[in-house]
Amino acid sequence: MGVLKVHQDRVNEETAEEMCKMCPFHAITYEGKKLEIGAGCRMCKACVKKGSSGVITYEEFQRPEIDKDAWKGIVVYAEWEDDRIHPVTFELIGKARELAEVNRQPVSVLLIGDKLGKAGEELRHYGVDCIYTYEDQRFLEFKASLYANIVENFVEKVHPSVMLFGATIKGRSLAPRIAARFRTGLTADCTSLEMKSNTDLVQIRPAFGGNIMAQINTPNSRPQLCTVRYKVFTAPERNEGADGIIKSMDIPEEKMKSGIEVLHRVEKPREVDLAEAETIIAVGRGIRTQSDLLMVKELAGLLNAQVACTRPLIEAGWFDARHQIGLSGRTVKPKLLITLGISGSVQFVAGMRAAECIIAVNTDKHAGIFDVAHYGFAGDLYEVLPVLLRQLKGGAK
Ligand SMILES: Cc1cc2nc3c(=O)[nH]c(=O)nc-3n(C[C@H](O)[C@H](O)[C@H](O)COP(=O)(O)OP(=O)(O)OC[C@H]3O[C@@H](n4cnc5c(N)ncnc54)[C@H](O)[C@@H]3O)c2cc1C
Repeated sequence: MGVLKVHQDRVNEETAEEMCKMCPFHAITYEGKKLEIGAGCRMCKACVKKGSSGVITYEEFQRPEIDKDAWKGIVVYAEWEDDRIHPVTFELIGKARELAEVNRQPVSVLLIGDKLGKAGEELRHYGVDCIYTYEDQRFLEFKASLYANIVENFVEKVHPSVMLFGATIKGRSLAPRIAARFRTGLTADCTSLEMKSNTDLVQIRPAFGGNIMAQINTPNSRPQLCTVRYKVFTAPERNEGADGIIKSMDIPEEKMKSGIEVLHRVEKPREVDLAEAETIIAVGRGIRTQSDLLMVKELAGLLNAQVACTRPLIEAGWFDARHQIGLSGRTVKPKLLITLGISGSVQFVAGMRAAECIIAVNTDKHAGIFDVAHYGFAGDLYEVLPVLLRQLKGGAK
């Protein structure tokens, strides 16, 4: 990586005009006797290669070689709130253990909060080597800047090679702050992770609307950071034995500064998270009118299911965004998922393919959804649904 540098002392009317004309993206402008490169620049370097010599040069960033041996272990950031460890924490521990085997690295957990005794004890049952705790009454409320100070302190002391965060509201708020403080990379919303023998983490996530799986590396900086969606990895079984060591960390007072003060807290009614639902009925554009959703909701009531949808139904204003499954929505892993009138686009399937049992209803027998479904009805949902409702209600067939 590098930067384009404009040498203004070599710019005159003639070279400026030449440079402006040459840029295929029209990113170079000349105003007030100053040649500038704007946001449209795509770093094609045509100006360096073909322009007047020495007016614009490309300079590589000089990064000192990182000593990878000085950064060890995989650390999972554990979310702890309202007496509950967020379940994504366990999924990340499971994956971290698998990754750690490649280079025999230790797996640890970082826990920040107030009254951590119960959480620390519980985490000892999941095969981690160490649980680092930062415990203080002032951590009761999540304040991003304060928590970032503490994670920063942890990284300075422990030098982890990898840190995994859940792609939750808190994880998404914390991880970029840490990346910025250590000038290291962060890959958001990973769906897969692999470990190389040189401790480089391969961070894999869909890109370009799900059409490719990007493999992202952070070879020149540490720690390597990523966020991972809930329900992507499998949580390990809880061990009977508890072997992780709990290590209470000193909290430097200068790290306790925060520009955020919580004045009061208003509880939001807790909604059932789609990611945690055991049964989901997902609807797509095969549903003709919004009022037809009543039928779907009735079915959901009978099956004790949550109703979800594809993106076009969010765009139509029929649901709020929390109901969307897919690449730009939620990832779900229910025991049963019934899809009604959904074609099975790559973006939708990316969020649901791990469901244990998928039943699809679609009039088009060639629809892509049948490639991932375990059971399929090539038929009209308006014929299938009434029959299903009657049967579930114990009525005539
Ligand atoms: C960057 C990007 C991100 C995206 N993210 C997401 C995402 O997270 N989630 C998402 O869902 N989409 C996402 N999309 C949109 C995605 O590409 C598809 O457009 C969308 O998933 C299609 O939704 P659908 O299956 O409801 O509609 P369609 O593709 O129009 O399919 C409707 C299906 O209903 C069937 N049908 C019609 N009538 C009946 C009937 N009476 N009975 C039974 N079947 C019937 C049809 O045969 C058809 O297969 C994204 C797109 C982009 C570009």
